[in-house]
This record gives sequence, C-alpha cells and structure tokens, in this order.
Amino acid sequence: MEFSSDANQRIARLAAHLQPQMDESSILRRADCRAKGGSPGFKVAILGAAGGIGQPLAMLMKMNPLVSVLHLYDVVNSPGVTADLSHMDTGAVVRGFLGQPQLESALTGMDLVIIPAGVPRKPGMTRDDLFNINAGIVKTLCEGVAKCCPNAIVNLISNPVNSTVPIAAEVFKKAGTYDPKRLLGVTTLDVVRANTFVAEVLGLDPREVNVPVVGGHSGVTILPLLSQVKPPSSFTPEETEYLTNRIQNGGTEVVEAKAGAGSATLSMAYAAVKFADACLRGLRGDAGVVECAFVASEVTELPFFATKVRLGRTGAEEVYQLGPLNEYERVGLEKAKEELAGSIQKGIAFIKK
Ligand SMILES: NC(=O)c1ccc[n+]([C@@H]2O[C@H](COP(=O)([O-])OP(=O)(O)OC[C@H]3O[C@@H](n4cnc5c(N)ncnc54)[C@H](O)[C@@H]3O)[C@@H](O)[C@H]2O)c1
Ligand SMILES: O=C(O)C[C@H](O)C(=O)O
Repeated sequence: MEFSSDANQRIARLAAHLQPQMDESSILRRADCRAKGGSPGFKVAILGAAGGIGQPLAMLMKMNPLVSVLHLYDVVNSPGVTADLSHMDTGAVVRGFLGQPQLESALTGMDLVIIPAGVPRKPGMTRDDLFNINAGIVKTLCEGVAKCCPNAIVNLISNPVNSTVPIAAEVFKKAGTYDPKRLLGVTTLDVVRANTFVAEVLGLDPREVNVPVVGGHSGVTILPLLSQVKPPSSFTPEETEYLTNRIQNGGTEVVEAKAGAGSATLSMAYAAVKFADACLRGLRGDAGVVECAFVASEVTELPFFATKVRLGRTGAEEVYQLGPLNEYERVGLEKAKEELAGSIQKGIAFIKK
C-alpha cells in the first residue's frame, strides 16, 4: 500500500518520537523544519538547568521564538525538567543531558551557552564565599565550551561573577579559543532591580526607566549611575544614598527573605532571559542592542568591568565608556575598583596556580 508523502512524513516523525534517544541530526532537522518561514533559530544550552534559576530560565527560553534548539544540562534532574518542558507547544526542541559524560553532547553545535550552575548563598554569606565550590564548576564547564562550541557566546551567571568571568577567560586562553567579545558576565539583575527601585521613587512605570549599572556584581562593586537615569531625573542626597544601598544589597535582601532556601531565582531567570534575548538579537544582526554586562574592558585600568555594551553578530562588539559621573559616583567608582581588582586577580590565580 502506498502512502502519500505527507503520510510518510508523519510516520517518520512518529517513529523518531518513539525512539528513546533521537539522534542529533533528526533533532536538528526537526528544529530546522519548525523554524521554517521564520528566523532560522538559535541553539542554546543551559548548564545548571535543573536549579532554582535554571528551571524558570529554561521555561522562558522554551518560549523564546529566537530559539530553535534548547539543550538542558545538569548533574541532577535534567531528564524530568526536559520531559516537563518538552510538552509546551512552542517552537524550540528541548533535549536533556545528565552528568559529566553527556556534557560534550549538550554543548556541541551551540550558539549561546547560559551558565547558572553552582551553589547559591545562604544568609550571612558573601558571594565570594561561593568561590571554592563554584570556581571548579565553572572551570569544568568552560573547558567543555572550549572543546565543543568554541564560537558560542557565553552568558555567565554563577557567582562570584567578578571572579568566575576571569576564570572562564583563563580557561579559554589556555585552550586557545578566547575571544573577549564572546564572554559576558550577567549583571542584568542589577539593572532590573535599579529600574524597579528608581521607578518606585520617581512614581513611574519601571518599563519606562533605564538605569546604567556599572562595575561588577557584588556589594560596592555594583555602581548604579543615577546621574544617567533615563528619563533624566534628579535625586536628593537621601534618595541617592537609599537607592544606591538598596541596589547594591538587592541580592542580600532576597537571600535574607528566603532564609536559607537560596538566593534570587525568579527575578534572575527573568533578567537572564532579557540578557540572552538581547544576545540572540545581536547574533541575528539587529542594530542598536545595548545592555550592561561584565566584560573584558579598557574603560578602567582593570581587565574586566561592567558597562553598557553593544551586542552584535560576534558578541560584545562595542564597550561603552562610563560617561560623565558626579562626585558621589566618582567616590563609588574608586571603592568598586579596589574590591574588583582583588576578585579579578583571585579568579585569574585560580587557573594559573
Ligand atoms: N549573576 C547574577 O546576577 C546571579 C543572580 C542569582 C544567582 N546567581 C548565582 O547563580 C548560581 C545558581 O543559583 P541557583 O539559585 O540556581 O542555585 P541552585 O542550587 O538552585 O541550582 C544550581 C544548579 O546547578 C547544578 N550544578 C551543580 N554543579 C553542576 C555542574 N558541575 N554542572 C552542571 N550543573 C551543576 C545543580 O545541580 C543545580 O541544579 C549561584 O552561584 C548563584 O549565586 C547569580
Ligand atoms: O545575591 C546573591 O547571592 C545572588 C545574586 O548575585 C543576586 O544578586 O541576587
């Protein structure tokens, strides 16, 4: 009996679905087919996808129309998260990877790798207290990136970001794959918080507010530039002090409220997707995509610094200068640089030791 070509395709799709593990080429064919008529779609991996950030981040990326293939890697629970998300009727094809032996398959062919793997803070801890565990995790994962998708853009979320980004850079240098434009420490949550808190003070909708936050991602290294808020606004010294402290301690506010159950996960997933989406729009060739990120930089004497960057087809294609600072911000900048220098050096020394 002859089947129509349409029926043949349906049978082939069913057969592929019934296979416990679809091979890579059929996954990619399916993804390409789903993306037909729209943008070709990007291949994105999340490392640490079963965690507090990883799960909502994976869900939001599954909903992102720019994503055609979504690889979810973790050392625990990734099959369950993958099965769950795979039932969502959105375009991205989801595939799960469990444990170190599957890391290379998770990374092969990826355009963007988002890394929220690692332990979070508990009350009383600093982000630097996470260094001993997270440094090794980031090192291993970045070695995988260097080997399997050296041209991917990397969005690094794992703390302490001020040290994990230098660690990643050293791993890539050692592997001979380092391109500073493609390594971005995610500081979007600081901007998201700053927009929210400033909007509260100004009585505006947070979606109308944009606050550049520069420096790094920890304590005094988080430096909101309130003099450059859009729409242009002025603040009393008390408002400036209140807002700066609240933005710098936003992470601790959540850690204390969660009382031992971890740190920001939902707002972080939102921020990570905002940033990843900007990276994908840049990769697609959209013009004028600008976000703050912690990147290799010549803006100060430090080798890494967070400022606004323009995202393009090759990553952070332009790193913007700080712009005019007021006296309060100049003092803050000196404090930020002092702390950042030590954190950056600690990361570099971890790989060079
Ligand atoms: N950059 C930021 O703004 C920001 C914001 C919030 C949290 N964070 C950081 O993100 C990290 C994750 O936070 P969370 O709340 O999701 O923690 P979590 O403990 O809920 O999840 C972390 C996940 O990482 C996985 N993991 C551990 N080792 C791994 C490895 N070797 N390979 C792959 N996966 C591994 C764990 O199994 C877990 O599923 C923490 O370091 C936290 O401090 C950063
Ligand atoms: O505060 C933390 O430890 C997590 C994260 O860096 C945050 O800013 O929420």
